[in-house]
Formats: sequence, structure tokens, C-alpha cells
Amino acid sequence: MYVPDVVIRPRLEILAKAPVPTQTGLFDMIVFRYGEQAAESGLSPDHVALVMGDVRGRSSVLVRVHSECLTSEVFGSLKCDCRGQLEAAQAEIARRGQGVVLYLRQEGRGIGLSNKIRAYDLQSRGHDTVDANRLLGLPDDARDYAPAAAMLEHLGVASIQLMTNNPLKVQALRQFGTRVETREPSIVGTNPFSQGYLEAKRQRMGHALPALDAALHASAEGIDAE
Ligand SMILES: Nc1nc2c(ncn2[C@@H]2O[C@H](COP(=O)(O)OP(=O)(O)OP(=O)(O)O)[C@@H](O)[C@H]2O)c(=O)[nH]1
Ligand SMILES: [Zn+2]
Repeated sequence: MYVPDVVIRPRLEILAKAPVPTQTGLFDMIVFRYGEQAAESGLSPDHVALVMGDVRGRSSVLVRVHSECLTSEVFGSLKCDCRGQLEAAQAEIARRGQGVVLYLRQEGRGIGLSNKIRAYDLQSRGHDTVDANRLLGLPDDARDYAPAAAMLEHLGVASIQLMTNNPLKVQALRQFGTRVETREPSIVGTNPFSQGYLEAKRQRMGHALPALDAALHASAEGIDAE
């Protein structure tokens, strides 16, 4: 995860804004541009905020900082939990009537779509998500949370409850000046195709996820895992 020693913020531009009705309610959709992305990365510098309710000046605003995952969100891939997490975040924001989803165009933990699919190819040959990135000579996690912090600052959010299982995401946002009051777990169901990925995130990337053995045992016994 990229966190510079000195925080220099490129200009945040607001490109467009409109109300968008969704299956989980009416959100304001704001498109931001933050800095530039090298064309060869395949990543877009245009990030999205979905905002519900009045968040300006508010504390403890529920926020999901979500990274793009084309495979699950568009095509229904079962290899990860991203789509479920996004849907759960929108549903909880709608339930509370207030909150923000920041959708960052950092596909594949920031390595871009084609590299992610190369990593999937290696995973189909038995490597886990971390080793697949390393075999490609890429960092485990190449995301930058400066755009998210700048977007929250623009929205005037005073402090947030962050929906994530990733402690490094909390740390990175704090380093960019976001007041993260609490971490709210973002646990969604597993399936046989996502279990390996979730277990690698738990064991190798420090995510606060229930242990897979315990979850499987609990579900076999008909008990809720968490
Ligand atoms: N490089 C790579 N990226 C992946 C893989 N599976 C999913 N992703 C990407 O991972 C990103 C989501 O990161 P995760 O590590 O799953 O979760 P997180 O955002 O760190 O943590 P949460 O906030 O708890 O969701 C999205 O950009 C996905 O496209 C994979 O096997 N390899
Ligand atoms: Zn995903």
C-alpha cells in the first residue's frame, strides 16, 4: 500500500454530479478526478462517490471505501467477496438513511485488470492471491488511498465509521488525514470458489475475517460463524 512520507495532494476535480435511483435507494453520484494515471496502467483517475443523506459536517458517517472489481461486480465472478461487500454497504447505508460509498478505480488491488487476470491464471495453477502477484513481479497491494481521503474532505465529512476488514485501509486513510472513528466489519458469505481467497486475506494480509475452519465447522453444525 502506497503512503508517501510527505502528503502532497494533486488537485481534486469534480467532473459531474446527479441523483441516481438504485435498488437500494436514491444516491447522489459524484464523479471525481484525482491526479493522473499512466495510460499503460489501465486504471482510471475518475473515482465515484455515492452519497445518501446529509453528510456535510457530520461525525460517525458510515463509509465504504471500495476498490473496483469488474469480475465480480459486472460478471458475477464467485472468486471474491467484493460484490457482496458493495451490496451490503449500500443496503446498510440505505437502512441508516445516511452514508457514503467511495468507489475507487483501483482494479485488482491497484495492479489493473489485465494483471489481475494474469494473477487469476496463476491462481488456477495453485498459487494463492499473494504469491500470484509476486510471481508477476507486482506488489501485494498497490492501492493509493489519497483520492479517498481527498473526496471525504471535499464532502465535508467530519469523521467516519469505515466498513472494512482490512486494518491497513484504516491506517492508510488516517495517514492521509481522515478521522476514522471505528472499523465496522464487512463480512459476507463465502462459497467454494472464494474460500481460498478469503483465507489468504486472513492469513497473509491481516484481514479481520473469521477463520475458515471455524466458519465451515459452524455452518456444518448449523451455527452462525459470526
Ligand atoms: N491482484 C488481485 N486483486 C484481486 C484479487 N481478487 C480480488 N482482487 C481485487 O481486490 C480488491 C479488493 O481488495 P480486497 O483485498 O479483497 O479487500 P480490501 O478492499 O482490502 O478489504 P475490505 O475493505 O475488507 O473489502 C479489488 O480491487 C479486487 O479487484 C486477486 O486474486 N488478485
Ligand atoms: Zn473482487
